Amino acid sequence: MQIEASGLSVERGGRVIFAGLGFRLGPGEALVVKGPNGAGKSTLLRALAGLLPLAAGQIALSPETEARRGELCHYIGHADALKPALTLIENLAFSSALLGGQNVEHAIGRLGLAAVADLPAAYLSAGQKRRAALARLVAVQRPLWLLDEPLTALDAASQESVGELMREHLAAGGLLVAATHAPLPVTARELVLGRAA
Ligand SMILES: Nc1ncnc2c1ncn2[C@@H]1O[C@H](COP(=O)(O)OP(=O)(O)OP(=O)(O)O)[C@@H](O)[C@H]1O
Repeated sequence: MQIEASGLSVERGGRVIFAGLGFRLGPGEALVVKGPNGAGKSTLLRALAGLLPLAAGQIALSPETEARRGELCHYIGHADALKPALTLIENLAFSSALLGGQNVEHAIGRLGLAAVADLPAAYLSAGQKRRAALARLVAVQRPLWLLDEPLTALDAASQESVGELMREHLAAGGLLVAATHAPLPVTARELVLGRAA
């Protein structure tokens, strides 16, 4: 799959957050979105996921498919999207069923969460919650990963595990766009957004 974005402009609260932005990613390619707080990194990811409307520009996926963009991507934002009263495995089983995946136990294992799978999500540490959110990447196969600060709260070993997942995804022809202030453990092109007004 390939994604091409051109002339992207997004407005929020009546303000232009960015304009004239574009990039192209082919199979196995990654893009790191950088820039200061408020520059529009999360806004760009949400627009790519189809969660924010474009004021101008186009986002094209090829080859063309019947599937909508939201069905081809994983968007993992700042919030970990876990129900606190459900156990980790219940949370993942729910999101996996919703998104059409099946590999819940495998995903929990890959993210090193087996020991806490039966704990309510409310009891998980910040890094465990982040890993639980990222486990969806494994539970449900999707070609385009849109990740907002994926390494936040992760210790060195977990960062390495997530780096390995990213490299496997790219080696399999997947695409990755990540907003991050920290170095990403994969080879990636850079898109630097300007200073916030
Ligand atoms: N719901 C909203 N309504 C209006 N403006 C918003 C809204 N959400 C964000 N913004 C504004 O959009 C701009 C870009 O925010 P965004 O969250 O995309 O920045 P960012 O580059 O991801 O920042 P950070 O590095 O702090 O995560 C900011 O000026 C912010 O105040």
